[in-house]
Amino acid sequence: MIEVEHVTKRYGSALAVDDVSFRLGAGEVVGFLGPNGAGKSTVLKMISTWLPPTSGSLRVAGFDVEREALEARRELGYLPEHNALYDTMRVFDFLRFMGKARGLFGPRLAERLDWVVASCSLQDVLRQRVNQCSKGYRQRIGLAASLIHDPRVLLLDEPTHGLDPLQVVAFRDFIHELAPGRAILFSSHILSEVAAICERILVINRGRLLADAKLDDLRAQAAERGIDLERLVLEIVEERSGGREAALRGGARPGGGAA
Ligand SMILES: Nc1ncnc2c1ncn2[C@@H]1O[C@H](COP(=O)(O)OP(=O)(O)OP(=O)(O)O)[C@@H](O)[C@H]1O
Repeated sequence: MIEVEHVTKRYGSALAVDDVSFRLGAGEVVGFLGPNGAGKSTVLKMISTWLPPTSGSLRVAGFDVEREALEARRELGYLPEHNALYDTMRVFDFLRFMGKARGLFGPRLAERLDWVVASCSLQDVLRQRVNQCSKGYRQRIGLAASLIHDPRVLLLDEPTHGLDPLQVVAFRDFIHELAPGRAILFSSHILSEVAAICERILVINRGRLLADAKLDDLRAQAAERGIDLERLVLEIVEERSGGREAALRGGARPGGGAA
């Protein structure tokens, strides 16, 4: 459902993403883990067709994101890190607008609106203006908008940002409900959050994919060595980033120089 092949992205002379490849199939929920500036949002923006890669190729549900962007977008739901909502619209009007923008109308639009409102627990704020809603609600409104057309591929950039602990638990349950038949990739810089939701993680640092592993395998490795999961992942990042200093420095390498 998501195919990323040898993708590189430069912003001017800065190398933000460096030869990254991975695939996600239907039914997979995968955590995209990395520190600030690691390149997570840049990869998600490229998959979502927002940003062209400098080199490499990306496909969504079989469609090339550059040559078949419209077809790819139909299959995609994307919750950006700073989700831009129409602040002065009422929540229900905003969701209806997003549904229409996705080509929905009549009974199908009504059915999808009912579903996202119930699934994202938005009943209490439907008549409020978006800018009157709390951060947690705004995040849920963004999620509802990204799901309105029932996409098979879901990209969520730091989706739990702004949610309180109860909402985080509800979000986890919701992602599990959504998973069958979909590929879901969500970014975070918190391992425990990713570990609670996913079976597989991709670890990125300084634009490079350092690990693509099943969490059960990582847990088994950690247990074998008598260390916890956080320590193991930190060691992988340090070892593959060229030492602790380089790992902690994070971010892209200016000019794309060697790590
Ligand atoms: N529009 C841009 N122009 C120039 N550099 C950029 C731009 N967007 C991102 N970068 C740089 O590319 C690198 C990767 O950024 P990106 O936002 O993809 O990281 P991230 O892992 O999503 O970080 P965060 O968790 O802080 O959002 C960083 O060094 C960042 O400063």
